[in-house]
Amino acid sequence: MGTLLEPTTPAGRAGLAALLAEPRRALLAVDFDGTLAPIVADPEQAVAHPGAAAALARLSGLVGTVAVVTGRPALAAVRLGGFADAPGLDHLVVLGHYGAERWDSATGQPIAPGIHPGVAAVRAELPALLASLGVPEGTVVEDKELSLAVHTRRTADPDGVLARLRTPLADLAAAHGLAVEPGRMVIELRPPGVDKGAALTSLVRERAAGAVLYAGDDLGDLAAFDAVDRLRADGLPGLLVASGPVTGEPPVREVAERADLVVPGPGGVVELLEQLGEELATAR
Ligand SMILES: O=P(O)(O)OC[C@H]1O[C@H](O[C@H]2O[C@H](CO)[C@@H](O)[C@H](O)[C@H]2O)[C@H](O)[C@@H](O)[C@@H]1O
Repeated sequence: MGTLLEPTTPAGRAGLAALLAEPRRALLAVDFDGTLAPIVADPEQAVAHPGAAAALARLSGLVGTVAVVTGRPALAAVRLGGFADAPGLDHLVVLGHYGAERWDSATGQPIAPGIHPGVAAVRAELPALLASLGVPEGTVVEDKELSLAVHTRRTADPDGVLARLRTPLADLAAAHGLAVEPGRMVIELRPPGVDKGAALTSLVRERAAGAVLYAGDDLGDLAAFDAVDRLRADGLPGLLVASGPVTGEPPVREVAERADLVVPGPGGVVELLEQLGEELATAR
């Protein structure tokens, strides 16, 4: 593969230039599912691309901050990514549950908020609601303790079932004070008040970052894209990367359209991270 470090927008080029000029002040954040880990039918079977942890480890010795920002519980991403015991990955931050939860490799302990009372109510009511809607085989509820996700990928008509579920799940979430987070063949019901954009901005401020790179693939990443746009408007250079599809599933158009750089799926993201690591190591 040739170089992937070629943003197509002026803002993206400025973001990359700032990152390369002062890597120790840069913050590099990547989403997990669809960005570091290929999309698979069963969420429990998702694993990071084989080169992901090594690429992040190399970068963690070269840039100021390396973070994973995910809708997963932080510990699930750490486990599925193989991040806890990856050689050299000593300074990783994982922001789980769309930023509500934080895990640092320095401590190995997640810091999580209390459980929103609406989650217990939704957990109790969801089976009856799904039964009343006659959802087909393959509709699966993922219980993430702090939130719940209804997946349709394993049904015969994932898009159709998702469309049928949209309003009833939004009503259920609203009835219990939860927010709805739509994604790739999934609708999540989760506590409001935080998103990937707020989480990313707060980490950028905490680390006094001088440049930011964010890579994502799904609707939940758009809040982080918005945050990078706002940071850029305030003078902080940034680079937005979209992980494009590789399985025939159409890309999440809004993400690809807003990115400075589109790469082919997690393989492309890892290749990009490796190329960045190589470039930074050579420039030292
Ligand atoms: O923020 P992310 O790291 O992208 O996590 C978002 C959700 O990803 C997972 O679901 C997605 O990936 C599954 C495994 O490849 C796939 O089967 C599903 O269709 C996708 O929506 C995960 O299961 C959710 O909990 C995450 O919130």
